[in-house]
Amino acid sequence: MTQLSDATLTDLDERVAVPAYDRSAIRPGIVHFGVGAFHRAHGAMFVDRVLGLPGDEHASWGLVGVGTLPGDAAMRDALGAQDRLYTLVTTSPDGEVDARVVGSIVEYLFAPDDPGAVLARVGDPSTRIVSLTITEGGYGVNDATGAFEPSDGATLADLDGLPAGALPQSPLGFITAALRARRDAGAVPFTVMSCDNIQGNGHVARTAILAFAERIDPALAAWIGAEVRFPNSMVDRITPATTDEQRAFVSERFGIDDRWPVLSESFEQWVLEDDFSDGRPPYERVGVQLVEDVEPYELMKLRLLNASHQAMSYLGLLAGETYVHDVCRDELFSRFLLGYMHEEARPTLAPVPGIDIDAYCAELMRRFGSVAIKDTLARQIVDGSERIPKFLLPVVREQLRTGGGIARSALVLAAWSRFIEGVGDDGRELAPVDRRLAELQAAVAQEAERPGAFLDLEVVFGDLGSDARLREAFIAARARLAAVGARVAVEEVVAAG
Ligand SMILES: NC(=O)c1ccc[n+]([C@@H]2O[C@H](COP(=O)([O-])OP(=O)(O)OC[C@H]3O[C@@H](n4cnc5c(N)ncnc54)[C@H](O)[C@@H]3O)[C@@H](O)[C@H]2O)c1
Ligand SMILES: O=P(O)(O)OC[C@@H](O)[C@@H](O)[C@H](O)[C@H](O)CO
Repeated sequence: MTQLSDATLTDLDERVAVPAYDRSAIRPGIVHFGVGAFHRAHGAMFVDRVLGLPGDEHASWGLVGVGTLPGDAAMRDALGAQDRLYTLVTTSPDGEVDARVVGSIVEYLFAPDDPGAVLARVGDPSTRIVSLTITEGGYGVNDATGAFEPSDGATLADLDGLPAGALPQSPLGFITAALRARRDAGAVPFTVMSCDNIQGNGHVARTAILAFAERIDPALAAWIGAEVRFPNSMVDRITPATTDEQRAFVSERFGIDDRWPVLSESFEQWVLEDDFSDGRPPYERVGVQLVEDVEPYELMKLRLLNASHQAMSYLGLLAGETYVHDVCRDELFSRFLLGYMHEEARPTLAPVPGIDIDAYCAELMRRFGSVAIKDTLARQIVDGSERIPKFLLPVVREQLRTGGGIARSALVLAAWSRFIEGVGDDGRELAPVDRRLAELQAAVAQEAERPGAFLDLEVVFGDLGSDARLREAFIAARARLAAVGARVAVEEVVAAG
């Protein structure tokens, strides 16, 4: 067994690819907030490829990871023990396995240890891009209104503390304070590049940063608005959280003692707007698609892939399932999901340059059905109140507008409301995890007296909740779920076509 470190890279099993560049020569150029599973399977992997390109000119694109939440101490400790290296194992739907050690993260800073060091790093002129995977909730932008309404403690503390000279705690705080320092020094600003699953993720990041800056220094907000670029992107690679079983797999199969490997699917996609304030790595040479307008790609992905994850998860969990692949290999659920994709989501999409949507949907079903990924339904629905409005409700809204079908989406919303009640069809206890759980439970508790009351939760549904057609479909779907359970309710919707 080989403990992962710079010194042992040459000792690793020959099936494992290792960085083909001198890591000691790599200088930081990108700061990334939110070094979780996804960034390590996607953004950091693409930078690893850039660093491996021939020529010395790419060596200034090394990554500095930053964690701001208490839970990120575990990533500090894991990466710190192995020279910031980790193993990325990918598996194709056919079971083909590939393993590589990624070396692009050259420094990791845990902000609570030394916020001054994080601010200095983000503010340093060598930082040309600040990228983010801080989850949908990390931006504090209300889905229904588009307004900046942060509720997390660190962002609120920064809004109070920064004008008084306190050091930042939150990503928005660090970025804004570092941009202030850049402006004051007359320096070029960095690009802010969101890689979260949010429609218009660049726009949302811009809204959040501008509104944040406006509250502490309106002139700074104006400067950021004029000078800083916020490219939108569509990112895709299914990456579940690492389990102990996967750690054991990496050590048994490849002989690597890695505290925190990442296992993901082999599929990868990154469509990115070519809009940067201070240069970018040659992403186009390592598999990233650079475009002028990412919107058609992101709508396709969010409404077909992410919304399908929502569609399968509440119904699957009510029906007693645990894994994505089990639901998607079940013929009934598979027909339901393909029905959702083709009949409800697809009519809301514009043509996507270079993509055959039929083939895309078929490939999605193969990806979802991949047993090796062992993705859980539970992962898809953490903070469903953040996901449903971003992934599924835009489809419902558009279908209502055009008179299109909503039967499957309404069943999913009804299943979500039943899931919030916490009891599966077989009587098993279910455990919803949601930052708005109390509000969701209070809304669903009124259903008995006032069917459709769940849809009145404005923070989730906005004005959609008052749509008569949606209310009727939702109430009927909830009644069927209560009467016959998820599986039969799905069967009925599938049979109705
Ligand atoms: N996992 C995937 O399959 C996948 C694929 C595409 C996109 N994404 C995007 O990446 C995001 C992260 O996914 P992941 O799998 O890496 O999750 P993860 O839980 O492994 O990591 C999330 C990271 O974000 C940080 N974070 C969360 N909330 C934050 C906040 N309010 N402020 C600051 N930091 C915060 C956490 O500390 C952690 O470092 C997703 O929410 C999604 O938008 C994930
Ligand atoms: O990551 P989230 O929480 O936005 O959504 C859960 C999944 O749908 C998502 O992680 C997908 O696996 C991912 O978007 C695939 O690229």
